[in-house]
Amino acid sequence: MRPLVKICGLRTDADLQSVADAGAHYGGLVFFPKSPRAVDLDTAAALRAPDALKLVALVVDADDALLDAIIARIGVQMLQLHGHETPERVAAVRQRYGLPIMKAISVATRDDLPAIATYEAVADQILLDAKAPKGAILPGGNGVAFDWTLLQGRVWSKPWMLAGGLTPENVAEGMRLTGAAQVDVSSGVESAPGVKDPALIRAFAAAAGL
Ligand SMILES: O=C(O)c1ccccc1N[C@@H]1O[C@H](COP(=O)(O)O)[C@@H](O)[C@H]1O
Repeated sequence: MRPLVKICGLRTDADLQSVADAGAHYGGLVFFPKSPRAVDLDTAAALRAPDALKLVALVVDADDALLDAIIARIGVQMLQLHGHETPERVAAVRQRYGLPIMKAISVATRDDLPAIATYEAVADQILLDAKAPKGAILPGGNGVAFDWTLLQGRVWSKPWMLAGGLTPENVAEGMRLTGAAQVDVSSGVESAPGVKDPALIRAFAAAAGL
């Protein structure tokens, strides 16, 4: 089956077009002001996404006011919750907006894996990212990978996406080792923090099997 690729941290119409041209399924918009990839509501609302691209709003412990504004102003097809949202909060957000929810889970060791089943019960998709390095400003988007062998042999009850430190060079190996059918990348397709590189986006999509 054709893999699904998400490219996160898009800020311009040109970014969106590059991602769609590369055949990616999802484009991510980061609503987290501390990120070099952050977009504000006005910028995001002015973006024009190609029809084929599904937009994912990435938020970190967002309150209802921010989520209300995103849903009201931007045509997003999925919410990516990338903070410390509890299972109850995930369920509440899903109920309030009626959109698919992808819950990010940070992984460093085997001890982090039980959270997957907990969130599979309330989210539509799971995203596995590396735990942020100590002192990092961002909870994700740090270009750090985790030990992919931790996921080997796992039986999943919901669709899931592999993320964290993926690049055009390592994405095929990550998919092979984990069996991931969906992958997400942000910093690995940038020429500088927050600046997407169309050639790297094409290379990533091709290496992922598109
Ligand atoms: O991309 C960001 O700036 C970001 C900010 C806050 C939370 C998550 C963020 N990105 C997500 O992190 C992972 C991994 O990114 P990377 O490829 O290692 O740079 C990915 O899911 C992004 O969506």
